[in-house]
Amino acid sequence: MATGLSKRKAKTAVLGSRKKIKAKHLTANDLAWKTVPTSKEAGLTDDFDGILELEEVDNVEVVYEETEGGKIARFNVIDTTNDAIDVSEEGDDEEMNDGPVASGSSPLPAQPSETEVETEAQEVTFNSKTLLPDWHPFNLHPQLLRTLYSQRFTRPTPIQSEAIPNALKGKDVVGVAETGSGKTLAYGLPILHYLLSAASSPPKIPQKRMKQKRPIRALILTPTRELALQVSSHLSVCLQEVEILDPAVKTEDDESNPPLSTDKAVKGKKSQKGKGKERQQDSKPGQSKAKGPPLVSVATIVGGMSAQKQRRILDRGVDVLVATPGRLWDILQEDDDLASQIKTLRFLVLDEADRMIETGHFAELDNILRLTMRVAKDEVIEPEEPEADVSEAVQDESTRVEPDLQTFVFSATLSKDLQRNLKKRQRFKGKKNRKPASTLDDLVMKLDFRDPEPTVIDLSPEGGVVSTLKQSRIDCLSGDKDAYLYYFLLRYPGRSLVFLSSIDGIRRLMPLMELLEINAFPLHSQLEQRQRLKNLDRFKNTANSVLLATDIAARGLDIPAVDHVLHYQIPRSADVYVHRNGRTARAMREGFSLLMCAPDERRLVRALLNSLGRDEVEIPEMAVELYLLDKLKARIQLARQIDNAQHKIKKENHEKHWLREAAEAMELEIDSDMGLSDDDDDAKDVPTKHKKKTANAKTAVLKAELKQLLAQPLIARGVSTRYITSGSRSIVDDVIAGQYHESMLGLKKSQAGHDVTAPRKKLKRKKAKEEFEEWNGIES
Ligand SMILES: Nc1ncnc2c1ncn2[C@@H]1O[C@H](COP(=O)(O)OP(=O)(O)OP(=O)(O)O)[C@@H](O)[C@H]1O
Repeated sequence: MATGLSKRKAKTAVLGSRKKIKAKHLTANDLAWKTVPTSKEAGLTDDFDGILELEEVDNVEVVYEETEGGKIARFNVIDTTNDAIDVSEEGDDEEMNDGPVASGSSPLPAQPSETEVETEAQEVTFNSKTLLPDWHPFNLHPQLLRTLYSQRFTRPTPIQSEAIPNALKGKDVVGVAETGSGKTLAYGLPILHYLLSAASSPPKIPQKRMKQKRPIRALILTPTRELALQVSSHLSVCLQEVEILDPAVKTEDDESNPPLSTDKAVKGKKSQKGKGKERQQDSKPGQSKAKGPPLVSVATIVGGMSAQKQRRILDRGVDVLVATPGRLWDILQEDDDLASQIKTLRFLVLDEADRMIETGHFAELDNILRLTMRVAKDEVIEPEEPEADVSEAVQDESTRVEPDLQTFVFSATLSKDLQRNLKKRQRFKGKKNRKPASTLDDLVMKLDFRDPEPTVIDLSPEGGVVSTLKQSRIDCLSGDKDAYLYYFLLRYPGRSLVFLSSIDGIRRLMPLMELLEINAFPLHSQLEQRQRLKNLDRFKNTANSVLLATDIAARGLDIPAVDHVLHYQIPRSADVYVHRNGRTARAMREGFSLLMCAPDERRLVRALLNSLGRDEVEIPEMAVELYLLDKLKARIQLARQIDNAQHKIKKENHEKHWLREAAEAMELEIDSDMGLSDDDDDAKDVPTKHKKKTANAKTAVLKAELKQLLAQPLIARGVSTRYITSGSRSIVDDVIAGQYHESMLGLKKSQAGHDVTAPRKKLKRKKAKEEFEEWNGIES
């Protein structure tokens, strides 16, 4: 097959090999056609020989491709501007698309146009000095630079600027930075740089050993499944289109970025110069792009998905494993080989570390961390619990010398305790049998920081609040929260993430939302994993939608363009508040959050804000049109009635069904006084056909009533429905300007952040507390 690039190669030679060229594939209609001015010059007669117009186009090469449907022409536009990218003169065909395969799927945020990514990443080597001057000093692997460029990540975020150089130097890093600030790449890029460099450099091990399964080099632990899948996707995107560049083709970046491939290289002790020759010897031209195992592979191990499949993926060998502690520990207990691999990790990452030490996660995390420890046995504090069931062979090897382990700990809300204790750690370590004071201390002890003092980077903003986030609150009765929520969702369409502390709360709200025709999806731990991901995906892909979620969605999830975060129930701690808020206002976008506060929650809100160094009165109140709110209450009331009626019928049916099954299982004869027959009209306590019919009819009437209410426009007080120019609120100007609110007549379209009252003045200045405070908040 004649590919575009093979032809382009020839053309590149004509233009001169150092000429910078960027090639784009366009359709004929998208080309920059110019009209040819005179027909005479074109050799045409006055009537154009029946041709209406002649057009021409520059710098385009036509490439013919054989397809199943016949030969088709492709147009490659060549950009010869100075800042364009070099076209690689080496391998070129479609196999270059076969970048590393990331095992596991994930709800990924929309990536930039694939065509652009392909065109730019697939065929280029890279001049980062010109194109990414802010990234250039990091000397990252060219593949990573290409990805950063194609994703338009033109400069590192502050946490990336600080963490990456330290990590590349081989330091352990503890990073604290606001939500949505790019922490994943802050630890991910150094790991990928190391692995890509190692994969691109010539093998030092004999061919026979190369065929062996690759051991896990990096383990990334996250507290939730969704976050694990997201991290995995994020890293996989960086690995797409990996190619081993032919060392004969020198480009600026390849020359300035000799691969730092081994532990020694990371420490900067050994240069890789001269390795290009060796590389050339063992790969024929074009062979480097042959399909085969990915250069660097990423896999995800999370609960709720087939453990067998995950085991198979592990058996094939992976470089980066992203996992939740629970499932990983389940597999580890039965897999000594995997346990050995964990013992020889090169990188260990705890993402959202503070969350993982909370109840329900800690035991497994603790067991896994124990496997990663490489200190002498007498330095390890004896665990209080009996040893977990891992094979003795693995447990007893704690003193053997392994390659250096680098540890990265990241979160938006890492307790100051943890940071302080990192410094005290050495003292702890020396004292045998000394019990750690807290779970955090315990975690610190278990982490095998190589540095006596790991690099601690704390960029968390004051009060944990991202500068682009507008916070607000509504004080209302518990019973009115549904109405306020409904009001908000109608008043401010967009993508709203509503947090509840309990699954029951979500189960109660979901049918109400459906009846009120709000596009809502649930997300909580009792849903099947497949359903969780599906709902998350639907929420991501629906511009005007609502996600009703528990705090499993509070951390780390990077959902593009969440407009609003609503705290329907008050978060149980200040860090949860910070993380929930962090689902909006990400990557410097604007965001809005609303605390819905009932009278009995005020104390909690005060404590919560106080622990963030803020005063309750500083959070401005949300303006609400009470007149419209009252109208919405009527809809809510009706929706509740319908839901109750439906629920009652469902419950009775369920009980009846269960009784019948139980009777059948015990081989009891079902007689009429058991009331289990649908034909049994005399039964007192069970719904008969007749009863059912009546109940259904009543529900249908209520539903029709609600439908009618929903169809009626909501009209603000003072608006004349007859004449749009009269009434105390004239809406004519808004209508002309296209600013009228579509479902609330008489209100202007506006953003939630613009409808908050000015914050009241602080009563007295409170000093910001240093630590996040936790208390037992509402759970039900
Ligand atoms: N250098 C960059 N420039 C622009 N955007 C970036 C950059 N690095 C990362 N991003 C994007 O910023 C978003 C947030 O990144 P990420 O999810 O890593 O944030 P985070 O700090 O881990 O947030 P959280 O604390 O909520 O987990 C992602 O969509 C990511 O692709």
